[in-house]
Amino acid sequence: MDQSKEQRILNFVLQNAVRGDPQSVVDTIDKYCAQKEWAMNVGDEKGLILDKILEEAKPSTSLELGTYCGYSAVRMARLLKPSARLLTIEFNPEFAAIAKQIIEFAGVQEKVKILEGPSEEIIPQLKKKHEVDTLDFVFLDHWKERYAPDTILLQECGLLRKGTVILADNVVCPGAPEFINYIRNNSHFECTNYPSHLEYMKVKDAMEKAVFLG
Ligand SMILES: CCNc1ncnc2c1ncn2[C@@H]1O[C@H](/C=C/CNC(=O)c2cc(-c3ccc(F)cc3)cc(O)c2O)[C@@H](O)[C@H]1O
Ligand SMILES: [Mg+2]
Repeated sequence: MDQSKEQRILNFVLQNAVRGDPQSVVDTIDKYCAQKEWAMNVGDEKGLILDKILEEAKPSTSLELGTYCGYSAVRMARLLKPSARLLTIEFNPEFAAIAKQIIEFAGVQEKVKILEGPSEEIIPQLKKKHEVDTLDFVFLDHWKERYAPDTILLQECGLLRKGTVILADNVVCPGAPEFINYIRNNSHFECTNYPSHLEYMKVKDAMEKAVFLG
């Protein structure tokens, strides 16, 4: 059977990146997706915004919704302190398997745990099954119409604390209008917009940061 685009990305990483070097894995995926096949990684330009906001937050416990190939998981894990943890949720088993191999090749598997399944099922399990108290940082990059319902679910499950930073990708392209409408009109969140461009393209995009005020 023909290889998937995600398998081609994995093979390119295995053949061109440096094992144990997360920066080389990030750069290699960016090179492949910029020059050979576009893919929906947060990318290098928005990735620098993610890096800065993550470094400011210095999170101990982070959550990502939508692992895909693991690009942003590797990108975030490379900046986390040794004791910090990233939980990343992915419901497509093929993508989860690719991401697992990319995360292991990068050498960040001690900091990253892939939780396979739909976010709406896994989020309610985070406290009891995955020993989470509250989340310090959340990166939203899954189905865009799920950003708002999953943010509400995180609150309902008592997973947000005063100062939790939520960062959402793609609030311009493809867009997440329900999320933007919800979060900007909610007095429990302080929002900041970061204009940028769609990964590997000249198309306008943006990220939105929402700090939970408790
Ligand atoms: C059902 C909700 N729960 C989920 N739980 C767990 N994993 C989920 C979930 N949804 C989706 N996923 C996974 O997240 C990933 C989905 C991401 C969706 N992202 C996009 O659609 C996206 C799309 C674009 C884009 C932009 C312009 C275009 F012309 C075409 C595409 C750019 C991006 O940066 C994107 O993030 C997949 O790996 C999917 O299997
Ligand atoms: Mg995205």
